[in-house]
Amino acid sequence: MADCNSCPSNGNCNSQETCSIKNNPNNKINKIIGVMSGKGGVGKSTVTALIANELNKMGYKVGILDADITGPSIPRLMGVKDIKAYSDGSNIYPVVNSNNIKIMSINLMMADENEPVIWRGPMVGEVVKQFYTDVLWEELDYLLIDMPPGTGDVALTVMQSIPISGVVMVSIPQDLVSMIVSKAVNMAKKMNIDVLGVVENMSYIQCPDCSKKIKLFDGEDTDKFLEDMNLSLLGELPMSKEIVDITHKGVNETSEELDSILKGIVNKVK
Ligand SMILES: Nc1ncnc2c1ncn2[C@@H]1O[C@H](COP(=O)(O)OP(=O)(O)OP(=O)(O)O)[C@@H](O)[C@H]1O
Repeated sequence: MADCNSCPSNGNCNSQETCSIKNNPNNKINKIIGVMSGKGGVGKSTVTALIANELNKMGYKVGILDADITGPSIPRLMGVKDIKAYSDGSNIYPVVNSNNIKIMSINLMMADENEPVIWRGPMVGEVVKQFYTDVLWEELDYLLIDMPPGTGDVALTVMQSIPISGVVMVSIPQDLVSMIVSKAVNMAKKMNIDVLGVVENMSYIQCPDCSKKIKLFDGEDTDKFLEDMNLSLLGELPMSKEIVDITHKGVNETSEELDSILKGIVNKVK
């Protein structure tokens, strides 16, 4: 039976009759945003971490659910090391990072983060569902979901069992990637999930001497891709050493330039 009162989509969906989403009555989550890409390695997790950090800087209460079970990178990106999530048998307590962002990831439950998760799709899907229903997120303005890569089984389970109000698509300016990202866009649309827009990652590099922006990929025109898919551009992120360093040090202070791009993105999705 659907519990509409504790659902972030309450009042915004038309599926009360058929809904099978189980909400945790101890959690009060205002909005759930998925970050998707379709194609692996384009910077989905990095963008999730950057958006979460920016929302947090704006004063919102933020959580990140790492649904990328086989390639979990959120704890590192959020600067979490040597702290584990724990369960008291009824609730799972997320890890809270130094900026007060709540994080749940399979790596926070593994004794050794280098151990692979060798599970079949349905089991991975169950764990992601548990990260939504059993984790004590309490009160959040935004829960960001680092979606599983691709448009397969687990992505489908997430979309069917968590009341996501919209997804941010991450892409890079390359024909092959935009073709695959189009599949993810179409999947979200078929699932009646709003596509909030596209973040073009690795859009350019900037010359440190003359500040000229250099496009690395000779891909199809981004404007054409956006027009064909009827999507809006949320922002363009550079390929930069600052973003590379986040992978090692975790996201925290961002340069004025990166901060202004992120503010632009966040103001369009929040
Ligand atoms: N704008 C950027 N500039 C430089 N490096 C970047 C940028 N965005 C991402 N990267 C690097 O690219 C790699 C992949 O990024 P990330 O893990 O965020 O991608 P992903 O799409 O989540 O991957 P996966 O398919 O594993 O889920 C990382 O090493 C990250 O540091």
